[in-house]
Amino acid sequence: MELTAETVVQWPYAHALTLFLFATFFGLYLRPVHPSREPPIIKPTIPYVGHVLGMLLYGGHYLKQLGLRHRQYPIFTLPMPGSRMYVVTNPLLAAAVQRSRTLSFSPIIPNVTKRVLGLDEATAAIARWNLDPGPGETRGFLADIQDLVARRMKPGEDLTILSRNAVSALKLQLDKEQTNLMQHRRYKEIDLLEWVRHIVTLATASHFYGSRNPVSQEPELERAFWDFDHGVGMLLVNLWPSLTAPKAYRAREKLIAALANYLEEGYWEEGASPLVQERIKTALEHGWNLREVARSELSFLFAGVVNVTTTTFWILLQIYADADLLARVRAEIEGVMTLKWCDHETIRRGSKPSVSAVEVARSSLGFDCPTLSAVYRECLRLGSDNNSIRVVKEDTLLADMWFLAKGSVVQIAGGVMHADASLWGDNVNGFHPERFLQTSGSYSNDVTKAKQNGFRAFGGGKTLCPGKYFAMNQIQAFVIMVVLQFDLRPLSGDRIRVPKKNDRVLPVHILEPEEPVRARLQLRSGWDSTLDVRVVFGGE
Ligand code: HEM
Repeated sequence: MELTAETVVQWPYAHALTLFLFATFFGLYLRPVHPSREPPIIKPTIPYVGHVLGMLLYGGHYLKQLGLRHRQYPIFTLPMPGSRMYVVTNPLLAAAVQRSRTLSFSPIIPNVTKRVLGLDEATAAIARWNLDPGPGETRGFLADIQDLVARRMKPGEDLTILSRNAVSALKLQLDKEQTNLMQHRRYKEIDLLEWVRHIVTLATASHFYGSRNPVSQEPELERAFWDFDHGVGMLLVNLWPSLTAPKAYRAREKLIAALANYLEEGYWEEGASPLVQERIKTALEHGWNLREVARSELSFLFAGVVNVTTTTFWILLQIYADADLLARVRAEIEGVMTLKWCDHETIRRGSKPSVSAVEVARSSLGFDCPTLSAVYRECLRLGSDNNSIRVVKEDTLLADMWFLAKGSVVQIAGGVMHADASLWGDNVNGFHPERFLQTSGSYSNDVTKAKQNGFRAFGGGKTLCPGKYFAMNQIQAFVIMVVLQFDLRPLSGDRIRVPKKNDRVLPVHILEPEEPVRARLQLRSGWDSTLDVRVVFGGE
């Protein structure tokens, strides 16, 4: 993300205004509750509006610092104008929030998507219908679409095919990069985040929507996609968005027009992935029209691109910034890759037998590269300040202890848990992937229950990210293909520096760096660039 003044100011501004809007929208009026059972109240320094102002000025950083300062409380209450917000900072209590039937994210979704995507009222009404159906009850659109995405992306044959296609699309982009470097120049100066963005955006658009996808057809739509991303906060506020967030608004409408045209022309029926085709059919069955479906698909493209981009950026950066780590990751990959010899036909034509390709296979357990898996998880821990939101549908006694008033908002503060030294150790603020490795050097998925629940990069419970396994496959495969074939060198000095993450924004996705990282991309020295590097998906 280009960190323009506009970007930096917009997100926290959006955050605070959104809270105001949540309050008014849901009619959450402060009313007497059980003083003895209510989570401890943290009063703002400036009465009434202090917390809102804090978020206004400091974005996600405010809530995170508040949580870290009050670590003694597993949950606390923030009085807000016209409302109250409960902030959960304890992993086990977060698990209780996720299990509760009276705390739900669903009531928020139609209103958030209406604002961000610009859905018309009729479609929003469809989205609002039967949000949280009980067993045997008629299912609304949202329940159907969530089930569909979760089913298609869970480990199994569908996920294998999806991952294979996604990685082929990424490989195509990387092959172009490599050919370009081989033919024209030996290196090129890049902004690492921009470079990853370009590859992931084009690859994801093409494997989700096929070769006729509009983003690949019209290069300016790629820029529009990121303009939209940068303005999501202000679109969420939805106060005359064409005036208060003109760039994001225009970008969104441009993308919608192009996606609607793609849908109306029927290109999705030939080229889109089965998952996307089924999403579109489900929306149509629920009474959406194609222009509104285009809005829903923009949100799916968004979900598939932004976190993958930023996570891959941090992983590549951390690996290339540390020569020892780079050597270790490469050695691990090379230890599991298999060499593919040129085929008999080539030999018959007189060529000497030689290696023509290398393959790295993903087994049902993963890539068998423990350091890479540990780096992946550590980058997610450090990069994610994600807050999972729930609305209190009924007065609730959480974990038989804490009274939560109907109509309030609960936030599970992932950023606080990710920075909690009692979970991760005194070196919690640094990048130490070995925390995810056992002493034997093998990858340790998790050590304790609290730690497991305290890893919040993918949220949890009913809103757990359905793309979690797919993201892991894609990102690790992408990193494998890059580190085998490319070197990244600093433009000056002896190593690439890792900037801080910018946490003064609304943490809607993995946080971006405070400043751009420029580096020199070149073919890997000592590597045969004519080798075809393939990542193979066997089974999940
Ligand atoms: C490293 C990559 C990713 C990260 C860190 C990530 C993280 C998240 C988080 C934090 C949430 C909200 C969870 C909550 O509030 O409790 C979410 C939701 C979601 N993610 Fe991901 N995600 C990633 C990749 C993907 C990919 C590749 C897809 C594929 C399209 C995807 C699809 C979704 C969808 C559809 C939702 C909404 C789920 C719902 O509300 O039903 N994500 N993701």
